Amino acid sequence: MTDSIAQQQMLYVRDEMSDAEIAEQADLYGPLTDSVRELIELALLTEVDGPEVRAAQEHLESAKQILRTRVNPGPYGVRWGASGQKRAWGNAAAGLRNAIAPPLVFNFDADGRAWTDFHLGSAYEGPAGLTHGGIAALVLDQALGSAAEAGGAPGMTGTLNLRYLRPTPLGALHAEARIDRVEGIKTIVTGQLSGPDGVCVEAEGIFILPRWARGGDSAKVSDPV
Ligand SMILES: CCCCC/C=C\C/C=C\C/C=C\C/C=C\CCCC(=O)SCCNC(=O)CCNC(=O)[C@H](O)C(C)(C)COP(=O)(O)OP(=O)(O)OC[C@H]1O[C@@H](n2cnc3c(N)ncnc32)[C@H](O)[C@@H]1OP(=O)(O)O
Repeated sequence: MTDSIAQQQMLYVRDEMSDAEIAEQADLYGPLTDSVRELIELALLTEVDGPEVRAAQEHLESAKQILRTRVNPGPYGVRWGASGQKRAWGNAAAGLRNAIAPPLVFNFDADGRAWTDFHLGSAYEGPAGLTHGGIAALVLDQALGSAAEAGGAPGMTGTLNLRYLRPTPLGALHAEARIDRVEGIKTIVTGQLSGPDGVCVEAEGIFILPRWARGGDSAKVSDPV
């Protein structure tokens, strides 16, 4: 096994945290993340005068000084508590502690559909007034990957094909995905990203269970989902 694969595996951790401790952490860090997310939008759109900008920045420097007194060297990784509750809190699309995540919160239907209603603000702009195409890809990668995982056939994105049908607005959006078929260690998933006028982006992905997680290769975490 190469060092980089060993490093990946080490970031999948069972830390035995109780559900109550997890809820306490979510209550503590969730509002901090929301506040930073709002700050990103304010930094982009504020039109206050120079002295106010500089005063606000000084406050931010003080906040940073408090937070940096004890810091996990990172990245956050994926952690499971004692009951098996998963925390992918660093995830760029859905992480509870990641302020750059929209964040996406998924629902799962009994028929295998994963879906999310979410909002993209001005920080996700690509073409003027529209969602950046890379952000649409981020959302769909996460939606398709989540459907694969929820269907018991998780994997790393091997291939992701996208067809941008119409411009994706900013604002209220919907994404959904479902498993099309499972072929051994490969899960083929399809999905869409939609705005108020209909489907904007269609996606098909192949998700592949990496070699190290297939068993027989000393997978560190044996019961991840
Ligand atoms: C124990 C912990 C759980 C482990 C679960 C692991 C991952 C799950 C991760 C997340 C799931 C959770 C939630 C989902 C959330 C988010 C989704 C976003 C996920 C990502 O953001 S993820 C980052 C981007 N992603 C990468 O960074 C991948 C880099 N890459 C690799 O890590 C390898 O490249 C890999 C693993 C893809 C394949 O490597 P490998 O060694 O396992 O492949 P191998 O040679 O054995 O081939 C086996 C069969 O797959 C075919 N095949 C190979 N490569 C293919 C490809 N690219 N496309 C289509 N088919 C392919 C072959 O043709 C053969 O097919 P056949 O058997 O039919 O001949």
